[in-house]
Amino acid sequence: MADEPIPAVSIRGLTKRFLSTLALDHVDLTIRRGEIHALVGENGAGKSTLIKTLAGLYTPDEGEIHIDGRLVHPGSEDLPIAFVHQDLGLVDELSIGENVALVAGFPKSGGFISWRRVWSQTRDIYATMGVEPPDPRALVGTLSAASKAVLGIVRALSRKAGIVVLDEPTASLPGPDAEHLFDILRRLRASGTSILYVSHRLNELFGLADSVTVFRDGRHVSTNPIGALTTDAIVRDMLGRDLEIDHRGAEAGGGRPLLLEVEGLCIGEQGPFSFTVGAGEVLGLVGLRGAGHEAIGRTIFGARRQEQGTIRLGGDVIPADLGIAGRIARGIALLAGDRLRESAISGMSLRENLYPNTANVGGRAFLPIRHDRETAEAARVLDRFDVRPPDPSALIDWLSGGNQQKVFVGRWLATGARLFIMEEPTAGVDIGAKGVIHRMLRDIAAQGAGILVISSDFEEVASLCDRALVIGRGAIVAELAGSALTLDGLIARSSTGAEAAPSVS
Ligand SMILES: Nc1ncnc2c1ncn2[C@@H]1O[C@H](COP(=O)(O)OP(=O)(O)OP(=O)(O)O)[C@@H](O)[C@H]1O
Repeated sequence: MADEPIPAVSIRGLTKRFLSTLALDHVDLTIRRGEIHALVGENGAGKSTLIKTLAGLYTPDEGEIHIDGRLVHPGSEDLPIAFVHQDLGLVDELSIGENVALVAGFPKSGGFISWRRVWSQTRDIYATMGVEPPDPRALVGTLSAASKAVLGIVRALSRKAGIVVLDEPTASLPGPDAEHLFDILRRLRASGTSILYVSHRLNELFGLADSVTVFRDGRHVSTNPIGALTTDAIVRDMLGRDLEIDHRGAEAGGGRPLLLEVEGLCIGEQGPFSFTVGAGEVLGLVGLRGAGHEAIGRTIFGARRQEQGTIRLGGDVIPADLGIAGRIARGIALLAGDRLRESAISGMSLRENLYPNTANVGGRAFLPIRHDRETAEAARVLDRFDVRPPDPSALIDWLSGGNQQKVFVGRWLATGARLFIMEEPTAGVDIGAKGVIHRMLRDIAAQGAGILVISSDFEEVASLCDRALVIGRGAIVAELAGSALTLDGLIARSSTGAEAAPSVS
């Protein structure tokens, strides 16, 4: 049709194979100018492969990419696309201004870097985006997750690209902080920028995206305007079936024997925190950035120094100076939120990642490793968690982010611990797998373990936990349980308790 405007991006028949995996199978995708186009799909659907192909990191086996009507070859030419990858690629040891300059360029004066202009360039870029600029001299390592996400976006946009691709920018952002990002994206759209937005949080697409494309197993399944969609319809396309809703056990509240007792715990300026977790209970600790909830889990695990207060597990006091190994031996497990840095054993197989310690599969340390037994057990865990590929000999590095997360959760559940501290257990995990992980956590709790979910995903806490404590300004500001534990309740209590006006800058 002659009058049809030329799309910003037109992808036709894109195909990418990795050995036996067909990660993209002749997919088509059209992104119009000035639209927010959401791309969703289960873990392993091919979303990241598409983004990495656009970024020129992978060369497609077949297919064509047109930008503004022109056939392009990513990787061999500079394209007007800005990428915000899941791993934001920021350098913690450098200042905000230097991180911006790594992408935007270091302004020079008389052949030397002009630091005055490095700082003012950063302030200007933030201001154009309508975001209150932080001190450009501050080290990135001191920023919260939300501020880093904003910086990642601000920095990418400093290239003034007409197309922006964001890969799960809200995976570890609390709802109110994510809203600030959405404002930035809406402003960009209004200025004519086209946005490809990958997310597993389907609810956030309503009110943000204009159209939604669903991939399944490397194939394009559907593209629809958001107005024609419901969450259920998106999920049906993603899974190829209806979702089994995993309802939380009704028996919230008391009557359980105490498993964990925390009394007067102080961490730096934060605290004192006092609370309990019953055997069989799933307790959520939620909060906005800087609220201190993550530090509590890390202190119980021994990864942070326990300065004051008492921690009891099963009635026994855990000595304050007991290290991580001693705490693991007593039955405390921690799933770290930063899974790539703290959980993955790169270059090793799924079996080795599941069983880094042979004692986990009914063996004893120092006995020869029983590969056959581990392989059989690993295959069972991979199958139970619907990990793709379910092959114990596959390298962890080959798996999509969400499938890696399922392996790490499986690893800890296999240790037979009594208390599981789970930081953001389903960040980056698709909605089908989220249900599987939640069910596994509930099963483990039903067998008498206690679960402490440290999360900024309020929806997850509302649906998974029996009870939740809202942490704000270094103290417990609210406790919600049973029918009072709802998404709205959590948002209301956290925004009044933690930071009166949450800000991302
Ligand atoms: N470098 C690689 N080597 C081998 N296989 C790969 C590689 N990268 C991706 N794959 C495989 O390609 C498929 C698509 O993966 P991709 O990372 O694109 O999925 P995704 O939709 O981004 O998933 P997630 O939501 O979990 O991030 C998966 O089966 C994955 O295991």
